Amino acid sequence: MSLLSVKNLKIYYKTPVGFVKAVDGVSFDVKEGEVFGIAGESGCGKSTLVNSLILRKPPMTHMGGEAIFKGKDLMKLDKEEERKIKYTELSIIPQYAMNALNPTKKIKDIVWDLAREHGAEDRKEVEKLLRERLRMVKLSEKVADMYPIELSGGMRQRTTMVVSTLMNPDLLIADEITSALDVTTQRVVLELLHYFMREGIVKAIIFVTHDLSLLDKIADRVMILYAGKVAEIGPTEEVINSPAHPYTSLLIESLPRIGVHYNQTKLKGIPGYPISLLNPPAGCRFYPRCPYSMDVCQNTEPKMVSVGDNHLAACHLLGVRRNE
Ligand SMILES: Nc1ncnc2c1ncn2[C@@H]1O[C@H](COP(=O)(O)OP(=O)(O)OP(=O)(O)O)[C@@H](O)[C@H]1O
Repeated sequence: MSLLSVKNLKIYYKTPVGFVKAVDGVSFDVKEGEVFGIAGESGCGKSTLVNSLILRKPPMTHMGGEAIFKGKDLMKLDKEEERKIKYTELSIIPQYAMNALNPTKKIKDIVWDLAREHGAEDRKEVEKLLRERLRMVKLSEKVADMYPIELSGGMRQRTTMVVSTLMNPDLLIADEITSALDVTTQRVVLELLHYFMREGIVKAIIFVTHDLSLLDKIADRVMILYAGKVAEIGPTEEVINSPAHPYTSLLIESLPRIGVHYNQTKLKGIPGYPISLLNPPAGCRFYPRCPYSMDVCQNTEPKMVSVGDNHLAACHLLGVRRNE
């Protein structure tokens, strides 16, 4: 069952020189019980996409499309409805959340402010739950009495995760929450997300990262974004083992591998740079960097085509291969 269904969503930034088309006609859904991964290079629109679901503020502008969450269009919620569902039904751990906890308050006070705002009346109950959850994530319950500055980076990240999930949101969105962490702490964070799912604290997770190798470890399905558009979407294993879009292939090939010495074997990167989203090309947005580009790619936008079970990609090559 779909918990979130996004259709043709367009989120632009209004700037003095025009609209930055950061999310431009993106469609996907997130089902109960799954970890849905979103990947792509820096600037492809990952944060804009997830933030637009609940943290929309100017210059971010909704230009079209819908995002139906539990029967309601998130694009049409008023401020009061938005406030109500945040943390209780839909929670985002934003990028740099580790440093987002109010430094002047103890963790238990931060949590109480949040719970009270959402109708909690019994401070003792809220604190009891906080201490229970801190123990669950293998942190000392004394963390409740500490200030954020007293916690190490990894502890702060885990605490943020506890705070974001305290009210058992149906959907948890984690935006690049592992990028500033060492590999051991990264593993702890990934395990914690799985733990939240297993314990029924959250029903589904959207995990955003620029690092495809992390999605291989955690996501059931992945969506690859390129310059504000979906390049490919499908089951993680299939997308990683049999990528259909040239961009996905290059993204996978550019991942560093253990045991490979780059003074002998050159690290494969993606040629060129992402295009400007102020004036994107009319055709395929990957066209200027694609090693397989054809004339048709320049002016005609590729449609999403099925390349497997629940596996779709947007590339003119797929049409050519089919007709061969
Ligand atoms: N406030 C803003 N005003 C104008 N353009 C913006 C604004 N915020 C982001 N953008 C642009 O929107 C596009 C998408 O940015 P976004 O931060 O969503 O990408 P991202 O994939 O999350 O990248 P990163 O991983 O670096 O955060 C980029 O071209 C960015 O420059």
